[in-house]
Amino acid sequence: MNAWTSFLPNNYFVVVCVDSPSWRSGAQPDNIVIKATGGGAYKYADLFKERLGVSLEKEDEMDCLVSGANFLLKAIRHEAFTHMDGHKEYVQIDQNDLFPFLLVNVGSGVSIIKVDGHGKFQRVSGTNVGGGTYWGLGRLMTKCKSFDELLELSQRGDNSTIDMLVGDIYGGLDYSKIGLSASTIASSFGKTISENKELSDYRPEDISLSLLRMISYNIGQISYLNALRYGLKRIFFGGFFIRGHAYTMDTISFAVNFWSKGEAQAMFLRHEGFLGALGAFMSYEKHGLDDLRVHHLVERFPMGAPYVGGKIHGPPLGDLNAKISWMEKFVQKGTQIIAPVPMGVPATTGMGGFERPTSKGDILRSDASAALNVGVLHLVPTLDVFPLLEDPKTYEPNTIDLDQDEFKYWFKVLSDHLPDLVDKAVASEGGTDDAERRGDAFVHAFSAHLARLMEEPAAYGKFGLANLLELREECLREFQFVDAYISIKQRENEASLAVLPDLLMELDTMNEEARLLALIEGVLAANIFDWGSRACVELYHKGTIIEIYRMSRKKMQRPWRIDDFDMFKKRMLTDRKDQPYKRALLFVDNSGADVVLGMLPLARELLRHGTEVVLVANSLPALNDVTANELPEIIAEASKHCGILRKAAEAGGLLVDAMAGIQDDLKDAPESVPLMVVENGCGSPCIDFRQVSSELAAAAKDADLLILEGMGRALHTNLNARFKCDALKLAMVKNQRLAEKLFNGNIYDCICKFEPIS
Ligand SMILES: Nc1ncnc2c1ncn2[C@@H]1O[C@H](COP(=O)(O)OP(=O)(O)O)[C@@H](O)[C@H]1O
Ligand SMILES: CC(C)(COP(=O)(O)O)[C@@H](O)C(=O)NCCC(=O)O
Repeated sequence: MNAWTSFLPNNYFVVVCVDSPSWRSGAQPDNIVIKATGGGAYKYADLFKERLGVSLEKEDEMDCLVSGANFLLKAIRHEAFTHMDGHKEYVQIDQNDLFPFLLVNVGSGVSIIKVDGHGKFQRVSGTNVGGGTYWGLGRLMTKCKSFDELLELSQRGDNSTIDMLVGDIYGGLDYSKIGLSASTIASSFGKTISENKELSDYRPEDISLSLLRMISYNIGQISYLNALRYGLKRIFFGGFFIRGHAYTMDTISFAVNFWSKGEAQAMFLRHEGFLGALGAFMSYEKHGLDDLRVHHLVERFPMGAPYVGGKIHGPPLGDLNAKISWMEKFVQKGTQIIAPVPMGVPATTGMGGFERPTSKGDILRSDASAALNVGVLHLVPTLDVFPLLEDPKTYEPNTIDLDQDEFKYWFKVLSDHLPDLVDKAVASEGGTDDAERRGDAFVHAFSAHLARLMEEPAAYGKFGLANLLELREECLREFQFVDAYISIKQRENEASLAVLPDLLMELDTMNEEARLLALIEGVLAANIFDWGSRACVELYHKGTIIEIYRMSRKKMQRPWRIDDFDMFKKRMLTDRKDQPYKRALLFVDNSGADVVLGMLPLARELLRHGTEVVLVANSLPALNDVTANELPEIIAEASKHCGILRKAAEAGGLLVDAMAGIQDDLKDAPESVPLMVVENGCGSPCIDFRQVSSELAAAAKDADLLILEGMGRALHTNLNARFKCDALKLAMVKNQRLAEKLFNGNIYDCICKFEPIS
């Protein structure tokens, strides 16, 4: 079933549509079912019927809120976060330890719901002092025309001009006997009673801040008291009042922390405004989403959402042309979208000695910027958790944390790479006007994402470098660039295949030990062919592929920056020589020399030892990475010059009939262990082992050796990952900063990290 949620981030009226063919074809819709919840489901029912001929099917609001929250907490890895002193931290929720919790939905009013399970909940309390109170009183007192304006005012406010503080009562002193500091708010708006002033004598900024603190503290306090009443430690806050506003979240967190003396924790939801909409969506039967697992869902951030009047209307656009025009319009509105809201000046008062929530975010997420972080969840039932992960619960793919500083650096690296990348992408599509236009749209889309993340690095959940690199590939795909590096990949494959026979001959003259070393050196040296690395791309102007490969090999000097080669050699050639690995999974990286002169000869050596080899490659193109689709042809070419590869490829079902009989001399050779290819389920230079293809998961069952190759798969991700079988991580570090940060080393250092399980 095709369905989309109308992302009106407002529970007042939330709609979920089910896409019917007649709707899409533009014909008069008949019998369209729209699930709706909230007051608007009643208010606008007649209008929908009259104007669109659509009937609204009303769903209970509480049911929807709870099932929306449960869905988010179950399906989205980085949904819940804490927010204290301006610091946002995503919380890993253990599915088996989610219930019970308190759900506080702060809309116009506030509902406090104790959730015990799926469909099991009770509205235990609430308060009529909520978002509507803030907005209503604020509008009357400040004449603000919009909620956003009122909230923005608060960022420049000082509530000590309005609120009566403990210090105002006790001559500037703390009331320490009962633990109240001088800056605690004793009475919200209390100062105004003793001053002979009119409303117009107070700054609207101060009024807005006083109101915001009064209402947020009150909500925090009532929520905590209810948590206490039911012995709950976790409180999730949702509802459109929150609006991702740092100060609001800090204030609520402070109140919960203050009253619970640190025992209870306030958590917020990334999609806080969509609980009801999602719940209504979940109420459709036949979704088949009951067995939904987090690894089946991939969150993407497409750009082409129809954007009108500051709001997103409808699903992401499927039509490419409409999407590009949208992007062009988006660019015109770009400054409005990406301009950060000015920083607020610090206020002076607080509660319990708390000066003010020191929220550094200072960002009111505008409706416009929300357009950039409304993710679309794709259900991919063929994804699985990689079964050889030692502990999937604690596994974190990204090696480095993208804090603000780190993000700034990668922002620059990726922005600098954009002109070259878009040139290649446009050329790969024939350099037509259409390709140029799509190229522009791609650059704008990716730049807008980068700008949004620069403004708020946690906007899309916990985002690491792997996610950034993947987002770039996703943006290319969104504007239908199928394979930007296709011609480079083909050229490099041809050049490398031409020298492969000589390399194999040379390897065959060596003894086993020397050969194993030469093979590992070969993999590391050939990893230099990486079109994602700026330093490497500059090198390519200085020589032919083969010259660069030779130069890179010549420079190989041991010990490498991490050098476990001797340990690996011992395992292969001494300790358990009579017990070769049964099955090795080789995660290949780049096309050309990297796979042809590096990984294939290593695979051949393992086959020679009697180890089954599975080459694991990307499902979709990413930079110059080789894909699983491309590998059989490369192997077929290589097999023309190598009996071992040919026999193994035949055994693995990789060679088509045309190849049979090329080397008749091998006909009577003994049966070979198979060489196979599987796709990894990814289209990125990195790999997240929480979501791989089920084909790879199946192939991993009997594997006792993993070889991860390249910076993306072995350094940016998985450097610290532990597996249930032996793992060899091989990469050349092609970025100076990363080399320094991870290994105190230098660009072009090599890593050979062997991690046996015993
Ligand atoms: N752009 C906005 N316009 C109006 N209210 C907003 C806006 N952004 C956030 N709010 C807050 O959201 C509240 C409504 O939240 P919502 O979740 O839609 O609740 P309800 O369904 O109870 O009305 C408003 O009272 C206001 O405090
Ligand atoms: C995109 C990459 C991870 C690919 O590396 P590979 O996995 O091919 O070794 C790498 O090229 C990279 O991190 N590039 C950005 C850094 C730079 O240009 O210096």
